[in-house]
Amino acid sequence: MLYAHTVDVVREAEGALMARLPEGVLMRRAATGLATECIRLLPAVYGARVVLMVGSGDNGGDALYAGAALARRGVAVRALTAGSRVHQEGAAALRAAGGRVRAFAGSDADDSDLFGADLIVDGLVGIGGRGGLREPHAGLAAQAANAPAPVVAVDLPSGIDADTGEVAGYAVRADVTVTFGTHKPGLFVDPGADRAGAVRLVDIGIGPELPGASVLRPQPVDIAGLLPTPGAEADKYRRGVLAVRAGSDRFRGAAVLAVGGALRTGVGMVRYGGPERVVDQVLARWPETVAAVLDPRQSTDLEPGRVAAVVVGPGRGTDPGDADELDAVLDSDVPVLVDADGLTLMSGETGRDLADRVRERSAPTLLTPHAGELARLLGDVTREDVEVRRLEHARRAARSFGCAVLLKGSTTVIAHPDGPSVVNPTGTPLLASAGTGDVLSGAVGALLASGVPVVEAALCGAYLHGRAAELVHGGAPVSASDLLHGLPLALAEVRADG
Ligand SMILES: NC(=O)C1=CN([C@@H]2O[C@H](COP(=O)(O)OP(=O)(O)OC[C@H]3O[C@@H](n4cnc5c(N)ncnc54)[C@H](O)[C@@H]3O)[C@@H](O)[C@H]2O)[C@@H](O)CC1
Ligand SMILES: [K+]
Repeated sequence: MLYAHTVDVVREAEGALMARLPEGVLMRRAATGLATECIRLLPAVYGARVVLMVGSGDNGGDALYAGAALARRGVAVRALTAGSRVHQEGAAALRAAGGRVRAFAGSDADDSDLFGADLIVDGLVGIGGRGGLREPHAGLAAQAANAPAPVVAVDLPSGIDADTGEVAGYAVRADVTVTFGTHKPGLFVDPGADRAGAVRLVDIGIGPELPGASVLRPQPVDIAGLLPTPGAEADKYRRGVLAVRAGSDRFRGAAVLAVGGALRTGVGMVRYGGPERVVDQVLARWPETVAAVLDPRQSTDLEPGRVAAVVVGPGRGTDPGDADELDAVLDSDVPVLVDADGLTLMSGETGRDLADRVRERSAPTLLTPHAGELARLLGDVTREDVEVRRLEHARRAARSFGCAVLLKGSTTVIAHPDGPSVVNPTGTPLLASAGTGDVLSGAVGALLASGVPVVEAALCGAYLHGRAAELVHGGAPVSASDLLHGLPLALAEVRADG
């Protein structure tokens, strides 16, 4: 599991450690780690040309000390400073080691040092950065982006918000980010994560000072440890029965995809209930389903003991009868996943009663909105607000509805009123196509029915779903049906890694 901590927490931990150590020790540790990573990226060390982009704070200081270490190894190091101040001791150390320091001349002409560099180090701003990059920082960063050399970001790419991943203006796009002490949440969540490239963590000794993480990012081995493994005693009931209340005469495919997502993730039995034509279609594709024609207002297959979890909403409709069905499902005492039309029913004035129903539940509930649905659920923000500050809005919804929330999109995040948020590392932009959410709801529903706790089920389902998309066509476009072929590949890979 990878851990991330917010800026306030990092500063407190660093302060506690610094109080016990001689001045400058932490920065030297950071700079040594940074220099080591730079050396790994250089084709040859002696005679290589490295350009440092240096802002006025300690982030620039890290870059300057790392530059000094590189210069001592025979690298030609040039520092271009932006802003009114520069870290004096760092600049002196670089000069003493044979490097050069000068102010960035401005964007009017191409800087020949930048264009001739083998490696560019971004030390403009780190955790002290606020908002998009100002001038002359933005101009310098833009020139670096046009230069051919790879870019290494110091602590985080300058211009991304360390806590949220928000990019409010111009931001550096790094090939590698060398971060210190702990990851920053903005390195895990888009749009920031997309700017960070490969992230390397350098230990500077603050670990013992850090409290529990604010954000977690699981690794394959973590997923393997969370997935249920049916024992020798397993039978279909003990493995879990999932009820799927998805699809309608208008959207029959949603039922087929949700049932498929569940079956391909693994569950004892899927009970499908819906209109006759949908039942026929589900049975034609998945004959192993126990399917029954069901009036949405009846909830007879939710009697205690008959199902272990319910998925409700994908393609189901938003008529009053569908609201009654959702109400009845929320009345059950098993884990419930609400998606798509179920979320629409919960939104706005008319959805208040259903939202209260969610709040009153004692069994776990998971809402799986995309950004637009989450904006409607919250009521006072736009889809764009949600997209740029995904963690914050997922957490807000989790607190507001008192349940788990899985926010789909460029980075899938999972929030719960208690405990850290989780960020899913897998997936591809190609997943943004019709029906993929239906597959996800079935996959997560299967895990809920198998007895996996709600946050873990959401996380494992999202992980497998994202990995299925990556594996199935090796980067070619993926349809929702293709994901059903990818899920077994993803499961096999996770089990092999674990
Ligand atoms: N605090 C510590 O103990 C350690 C800090 N370290 C480094 O120090 C960094 C934090 O240093 P600072 O607190 O000095 O802050 P930064 O160096 O991250 O940024 C602060 C400076 O950037 C300017 N600035 C802020 N937003 C800007 C924007 N949008 N455009 C242009 N300029 C902007 C500020 O005016 C200020 O001069 C960390 O990210 C890390 O790289 C490391 O050396 C490890 C130890
Ligand atoms: K930086």
